[in-house]
Amino acid sequence: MTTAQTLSEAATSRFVCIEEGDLALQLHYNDCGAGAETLVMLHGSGPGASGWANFNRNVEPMVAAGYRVILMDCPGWSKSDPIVCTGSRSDLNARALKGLLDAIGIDRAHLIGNSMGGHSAVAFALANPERVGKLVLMGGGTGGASPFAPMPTEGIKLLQGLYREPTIDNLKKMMNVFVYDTGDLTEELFQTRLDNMLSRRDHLENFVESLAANPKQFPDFGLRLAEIKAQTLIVWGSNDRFVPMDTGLRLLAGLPNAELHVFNRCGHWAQWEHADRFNRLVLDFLRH
Ligand SMILES: O=C(O)/C=C/C(=O)/C=C/C=C(\O)C(=O)O
Repeated sequence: MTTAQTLSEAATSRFVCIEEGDLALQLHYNDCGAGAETLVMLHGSGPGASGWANFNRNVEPMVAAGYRVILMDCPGWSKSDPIVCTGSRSDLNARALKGLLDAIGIDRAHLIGNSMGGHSAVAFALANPERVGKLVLMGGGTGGASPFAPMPTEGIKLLQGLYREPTIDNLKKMMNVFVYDTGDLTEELFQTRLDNMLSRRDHLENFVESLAANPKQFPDFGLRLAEIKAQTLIVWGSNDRFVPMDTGLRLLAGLPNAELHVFNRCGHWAQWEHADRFNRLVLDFLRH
């Protein structure tokens, strides 16, 4: 069997049941490769997002470097169970990740978080510091507002509008702001993303309901960043129109053991837009 076959979404697709309060939640995740060290990749909050959709350009190089890679679909996304979040979604995702790691017997992992995934990785590190190796935060992490850009940003407004009216035109409007170079956005990618979205209208409706119940789904961790001792690589796109790069500077100032890498000509999806360079950057960071 070729690497591509063993590393397909279908071949690595797994489910686990966790407890969230009095809820029994089924989580979907992809379990890729094998190794002494585990990398968990946490996706962003866009409609139709999933671990695989966010990180499919990053899995193979990490597996080839000898890591076990876990892509968790957060509650409320993709093939994981639906949920309405009236509190902190960052902390909900962090509890779900703890439940997943406990269920599959992983004591400690490096975390790679994209946007909401970055906020969730910080929440997990604050609640479970002993279980975190290194942190990679892309386009997210503080959960807080930009002190400079009008909030909500144009990208977040398009994202929320897409949840309310999930059409191909609204998806294209969001994705065209999402990345810097739209040349890679193929009709196939749009269609796959639209199919993912429309296959789980419960997730779309629940996200809108969650926002109505608590517009601040991602609390600002700015005042607690000093508690995080994990070595952290912060990665941002200079042209990020969803979560502005200046919030990355807040992370750099607040985290005691962090460094920042900015990709020029890059939007909100650094790990996808500059995948090869991103993968080399992360592998070098993890090794040293
Ligand atoms: O509002 C925030 O702070 C976070 C926004 C996101 O997490 C947006 C991310 C979107 C994706 O990753 C996507 O694939 O649509």
